[in-house]
Amino acid sequence: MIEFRSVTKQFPDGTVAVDDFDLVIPPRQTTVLVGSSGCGKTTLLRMINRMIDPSSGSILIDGEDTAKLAPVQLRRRIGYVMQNSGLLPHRKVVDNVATVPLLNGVPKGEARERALELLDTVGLDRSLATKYPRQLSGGQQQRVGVARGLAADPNILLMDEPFGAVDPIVRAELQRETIRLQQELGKTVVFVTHDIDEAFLLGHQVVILQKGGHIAQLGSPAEILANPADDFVATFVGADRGKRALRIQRVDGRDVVVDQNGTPTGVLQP
Ligand SMILES: Nc1ncnc2c1ncn2[C@@H]1O[C@H](COP(=O)(O)OP(=O)(O)OP(=O)(O)O)[C@@H](O)[C@H]1O
Repeated sequence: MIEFRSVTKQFPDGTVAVDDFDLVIPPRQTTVLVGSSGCGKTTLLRMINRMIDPSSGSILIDGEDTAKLAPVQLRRRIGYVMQNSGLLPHRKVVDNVATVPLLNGVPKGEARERALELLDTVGLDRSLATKYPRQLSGGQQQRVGVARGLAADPNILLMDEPFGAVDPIVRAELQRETIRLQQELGKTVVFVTHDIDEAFLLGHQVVILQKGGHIAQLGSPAEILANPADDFVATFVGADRGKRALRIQRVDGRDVVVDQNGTPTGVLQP
């Protein structure tokens, strides 16, 4: 479990990116932070692994205050996947994936073998292991980024707009893979996006944010869709515009999100 307690982040130039933020992120589920640009999503995510330190308040992981943990150690036990994969361009795929285990002292042969297994896990052919990132498609690079995030077998995986730069078809494929991986591996996933459809698809818990990291609404996709907290949320989820007009329909025992034409846009997480 990850817990934010009265967390505020003010940057040196005076910008208050996050103001008195409280949130409990349950274990072994996906929590999605969603909101428009500049509302504080990335700052919140990066405070979990101390890439950014809060100005005040505390963040606890399984009851332990992260301020008391060494940032480097903490980062090595929390997976991090970012937009544009963040792969090292001059290192082969297998070496990119094996980086963190090697830093953690895993012997080279073992780290490579584990990296190859992770390529299987994220649905990549092992023949790609010896290629360089630029020889891969955008979607393949993102999968390598996910494999790298999983390499140290962390309990927590942070994902910052990981599929923002890939085309819609590949994006849908990567979203499905993320759901599968989360279910199979039972990780606590914290996922940042500005796309509400993506948030509803992936999130067990969805946190709709406004500027300053203010929570406009927190709940399951079904709860938010059924009962938007206010006009802001209603507009954000498209409920009052007829544009998306998402609603939930029960099909074969599963909750399916359908748009105004009755076209399914996704299945809600159980
Ligand atoms: N290092 C920094 N110094 C000063 N201000 C910053 C810094 N990093 C972020 N900010 C500001 O803090 C606010 C929140 O930024 P943050 O990157 O967390 O938002 P975001 O919701 O992730 O946005 P985006 O979707 O555009 O990435 C913004 O106003 C941003 O300009």
